[in-house]
Amino acid sequence: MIFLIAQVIVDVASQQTDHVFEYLIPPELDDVTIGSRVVVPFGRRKVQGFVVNLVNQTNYQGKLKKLLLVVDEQAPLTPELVELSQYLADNIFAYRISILKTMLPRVMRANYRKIVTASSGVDNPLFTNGIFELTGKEDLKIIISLKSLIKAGKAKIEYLVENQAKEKLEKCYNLVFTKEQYQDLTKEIRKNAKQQQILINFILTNFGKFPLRQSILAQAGIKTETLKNFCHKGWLRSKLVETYRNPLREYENQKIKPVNLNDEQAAALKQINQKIEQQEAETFLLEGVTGSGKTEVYLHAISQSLKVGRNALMLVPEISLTPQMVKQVHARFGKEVAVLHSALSEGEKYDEWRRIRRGEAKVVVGARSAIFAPLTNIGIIIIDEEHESSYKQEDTPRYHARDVAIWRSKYHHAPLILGSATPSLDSRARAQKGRYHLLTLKKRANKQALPEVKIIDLRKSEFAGSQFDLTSELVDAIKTRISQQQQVILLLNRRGYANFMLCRDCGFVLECPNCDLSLTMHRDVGQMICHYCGYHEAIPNKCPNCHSKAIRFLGTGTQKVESELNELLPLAKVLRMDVDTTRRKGSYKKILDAFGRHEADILLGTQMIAKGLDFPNVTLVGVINADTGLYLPDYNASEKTFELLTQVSGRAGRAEKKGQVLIQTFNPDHYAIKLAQSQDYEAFYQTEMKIRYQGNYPPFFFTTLISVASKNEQNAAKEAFIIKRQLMHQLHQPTIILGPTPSAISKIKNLYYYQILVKYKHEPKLKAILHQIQDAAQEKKKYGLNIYIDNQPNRIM
Ligand SMILES: Nc1ncnc2c1ncn2[C@@H]1O[C@H](COP(=O)(O)OP(=O)(O)OP(=O)(O)O)[C@@H](O)[C@H]1O
Ligand SMILES: [Zn+2]
Ligand SMILES: [Zn+2]
Repeated sequence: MIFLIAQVIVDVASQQTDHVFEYLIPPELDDVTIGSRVVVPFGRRKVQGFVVNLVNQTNYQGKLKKLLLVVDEQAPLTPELVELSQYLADNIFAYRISILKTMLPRVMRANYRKIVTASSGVDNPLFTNGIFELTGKEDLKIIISLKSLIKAGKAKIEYLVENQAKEKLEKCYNLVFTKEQYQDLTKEIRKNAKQQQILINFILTNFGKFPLRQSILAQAGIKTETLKNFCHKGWLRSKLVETYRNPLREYENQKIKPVNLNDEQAAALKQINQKIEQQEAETFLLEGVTGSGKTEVYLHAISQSLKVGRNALMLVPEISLTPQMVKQVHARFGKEVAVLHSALSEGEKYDEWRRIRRGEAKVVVGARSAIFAPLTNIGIIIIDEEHESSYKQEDTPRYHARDVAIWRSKYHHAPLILGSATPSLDSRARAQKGRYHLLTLKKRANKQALPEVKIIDLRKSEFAGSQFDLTSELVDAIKTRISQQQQVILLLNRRGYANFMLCRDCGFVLECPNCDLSLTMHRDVGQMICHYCGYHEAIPNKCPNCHSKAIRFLGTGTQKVESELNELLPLAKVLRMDVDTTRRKGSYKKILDAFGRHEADILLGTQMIAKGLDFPNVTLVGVINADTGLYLPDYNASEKTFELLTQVSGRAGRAEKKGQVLIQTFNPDHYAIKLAQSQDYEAFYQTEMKIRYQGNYPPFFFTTLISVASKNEQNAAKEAFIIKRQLMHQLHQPTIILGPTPSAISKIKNLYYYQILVKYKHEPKLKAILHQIQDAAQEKKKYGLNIYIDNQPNRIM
């Protein structure tokens, strides 16, 4: 079927709209398909866009313009993803263009340039090689002279759309003679030309294997110089071919045998496999205690999917996308695996993504955004650690990977596994209602009991050093473990050295000038840093307010505890893992690998060490302060605390040696801490559900958060009231509208935030109203008002 018109979603930032624009398909671009990336004229400019439909008729009255370019040989988006973008735009209040762009590797986003080109013969010092690049920062004088040149027809404005995606190229060598002819050439090579001898012999023994790539020849010990020399003599011919940057190179040739599943694992797998074979969508909630071997169940399910000729998609949280996990999957499925996560370079991501798009990878493992992998023929989808809040994107488009997974599972008629030792209350409640199929693993795979957890009451304890961070009991336990050559994990959910500077004379607390937050001391870099906006200034030695020298630095962070440990246990080797030590690419892996090789006794870190890690030699886990998250003004503070403590406890005693956990807290009687002590998820679920019921919170109510941000506090508040009135007018009982109130952190990066929370059970009109608000928001941007709509937010504070 030949189509005449392409419907395109265009990439115009200032004019965001879900309006579809139509363009004629010129005959030379008839390879355009749904999902193609195209360049189109838009006003005076050229912009990138995505084709979402092909048609033959239009209602448009004017004259349609033509497509200018189809960017890629193969359309980057599959028809499935185009359809998914429509579903998401309807449900998460984001524009389709921002969703479509999120689905692709960053390098496929267009780079727009605006330039002024001089007409031929015009010689003006403003131009370099006839071009003036407009950055928007030019001063008025320059603008005026450019304008007059343009007016006089001596220059014109051009808009360029550049593709940032670059393939990596590699030299590939072809033979040019017959084997006999190469045989003859051996005589022409001097005896002392060793490298040439090696190459000619290599050619003769590997004759049938050519053409060969440079990297392969290098592995065989052949020097680039020698190859060049042969090309020069006309004995070989080289050409550039496309190659993949391979992030899994180091895992090649590692094999791990699949283990035999225990009874519980086998029973769970059987249910899943049935759905894989019958090609039926069903969501399983795999609730398995820490160390119960959920990963093994996932890997078997992936095998099953491959066995029936279908592909597999597995998501793991960014922070637990550990080398361990990747290694395991790669060892099992080898070259069929593609990984997608933020530790890869942009080029690597692009290449992994292309392998998937071309059908060369059958198993995809990745973090949140990998849920948009252009994998076709999906037979199973897995979300590990499904409770992780990082599966919800915090910026627009605010999608939840779990919801996307459910949609794709239905599209492909494939089962979905949500796995966790501490499922989100939402998911567990859905399983209760029968919407998800609950599967449980109650025992650890190593047949050991869960580690014993002891609570240390910080109000009544003796501390080990001069500081109030480490109790003697915890330090003694660490000493014992280290003396037995075992390893320790310590959790402290705060980075930096001290949380704030307080003046004892005037009570001044040093805060960020842009945000409503105190600055954290980072002693290693000598700075006070804002953890929200990155603002920093030198550590003061007197109060900036009253100049008193009586200032104190209070609270604790990973840096401070690290130096305390070095003082108290001078022989112990400590690795610290937090945002500060893992900023560089690959550092995360380096730290974990070193710890795995037992190059350190203690791994001290923020919540990034709490989940998913599987180190057999770790027998002690210590939590330095269990209370940091407990009193956040949010309905799910208890859930997050229970989850963190249970997960980190689960890192102890995962192999033969029995594990021990010590939790330091000021709130030993809090139910979240007590139930984490018994690691009793089911009891926590029951207790927490009652509290949620009483407070009208999720999962009994759905929530939508609307925030208004502005540099002017009053404007933000005023707009929030206008929105509230609009909602009140159209929504009815039992829907609850709370606010507007200033957000818990009311000022971030110089913007004031006001919010409204809508809690509802069934509110069919809400979606339409929110879409109205969203459309109006576009207009209000001009007045410095930013309106955000977050459907089912992670946080409502
Ligand atoms: N059937 C089995 N027999 C023996 N060992 C097993 C079996 N299944 C898994 N294991 C081992 O048990 C350990 C824990 O497994 P795994 O890491 O999959 O746990 P998990 O359920 O994902 O736990 P967590 O939720 O804490 O991440 C691993 O070292 C794994 O190799
Ligand atoms: Zn002071
Ligand atoms: Zn700040």
